[in-house]
Amino acid sequence: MLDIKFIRENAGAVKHAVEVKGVPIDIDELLRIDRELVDLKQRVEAMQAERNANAKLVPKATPEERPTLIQRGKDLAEEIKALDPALRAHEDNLRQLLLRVPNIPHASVPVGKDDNDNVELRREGTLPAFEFTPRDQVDLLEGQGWSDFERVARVSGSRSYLLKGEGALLEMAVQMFAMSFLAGRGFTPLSTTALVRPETLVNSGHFPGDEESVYKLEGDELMLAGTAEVPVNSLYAGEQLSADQLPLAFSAISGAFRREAGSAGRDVRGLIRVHEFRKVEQYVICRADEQEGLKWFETLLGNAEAILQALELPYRVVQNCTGDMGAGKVLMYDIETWVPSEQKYRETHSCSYLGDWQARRTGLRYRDENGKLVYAHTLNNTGIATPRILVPLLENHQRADGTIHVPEALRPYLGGKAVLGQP
Ligand SMILES: Nc1ncnc2c1ncn2[C@@H]1O[C@H](COS(=O)(=O)NC(=O)[C@@H](N)CO)[C@@H](O)[C@H]1O
Repeated sequence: MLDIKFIRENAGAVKHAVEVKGVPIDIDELLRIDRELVDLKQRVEAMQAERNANAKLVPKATPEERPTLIQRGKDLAEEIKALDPALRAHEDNLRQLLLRVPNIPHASVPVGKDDNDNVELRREGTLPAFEFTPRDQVDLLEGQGWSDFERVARVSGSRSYLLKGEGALLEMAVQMFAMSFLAGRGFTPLSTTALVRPETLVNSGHFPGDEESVYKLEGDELMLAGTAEVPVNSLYAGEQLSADQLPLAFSAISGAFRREAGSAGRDVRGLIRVHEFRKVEQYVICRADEQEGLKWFETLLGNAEAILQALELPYRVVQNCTGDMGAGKVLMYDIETWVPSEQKYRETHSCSYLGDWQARRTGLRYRDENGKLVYAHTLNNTGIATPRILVPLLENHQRADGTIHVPEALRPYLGGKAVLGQP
């Protein structure tokens, strides 16, 4: 959410953001409602001032004048009360619109419509060259008896998964490695729930807009978040932090639940796109300073790249264009990891800087050095998300006999094994 004063003074820049991000909102309509609300508030304030002035006259008035003055006071009170519904309606209407206003993209963001217009920044790592016909994720898993897609589909329907044996241990090893790695870089480990109150999804910016993606629990004031970003973003909602408490840097592991409503037919096989997965989320709350925000952006990106390098996986970094970055982002890079069976890079991480857009809607403020209350800046990036990352991990590290090479970094979590599976 942007500051209404900023929108009034920078309507052109906001309209440009609306256009290049393809957000369906009419800024002129928003400003009209804003002006009407300001006028209404001024009328009410003038009437209240008149009522206060009138009330002061009563004790000094003569017995003849008093009834008229008292009646005037009552009439004014009625008129003020009569304006209340319009005041409330305008305030609600304005807030609903403000929640939809997109953030201003960073100057470096390429203008584009969708992910086809994202810009590749660089590639890291060497693509595997197999002397044998490589298997895909499902063949590798089933070959080792590490999955049972049919059985779990009977229990949970499509886009479900179940890992068995060393397959299950590998998933947990990857999670533990990421959590330990980030703790080693000073991020406070959190293990959190995905059960959240609906307002936390408004705070994070997922609502309004992403309602279709979220599981709602019938009869409960709770929903299932698709990322730990949601609960962690609201941990300090409404509080006033002090400047010396910042930056807060968390690595939060949680379940993540997504309806994938818009993905019918895509990635229906295997581990790429499932309804429930587990993610280690990097989340930062820092001072309201763009240089500091951009530094943290590089830090979060660097952490994810270091994790992928430790997993010995080839990947590329792409900058998201304006049409593929979402309303709240100032800057966003995706990391895409090489999937041999598809001969293409697939998104495994998403790194975002949101300025104070998320903090404003969350009520996330701190008292700066001058004692002024300001909204913080927030950032997030995937640390690792399983089971999706297992797809490139298994496929890139497969050996001719269907066993899997274990990267050094994971061996401490797998009993020191250098190879997983039976030939
Ligand atoms: N349906 C899904 N199944 C498996 N993994 C998924 C699914 N949706 C997303 N992911 C994984 O979660 C990562 C982050 O998801 S994201 O929506 O792009 N971004 C976020 O959630 C941010 N909070 C950063 O993590 C993706 O890059 C992908 O690796």
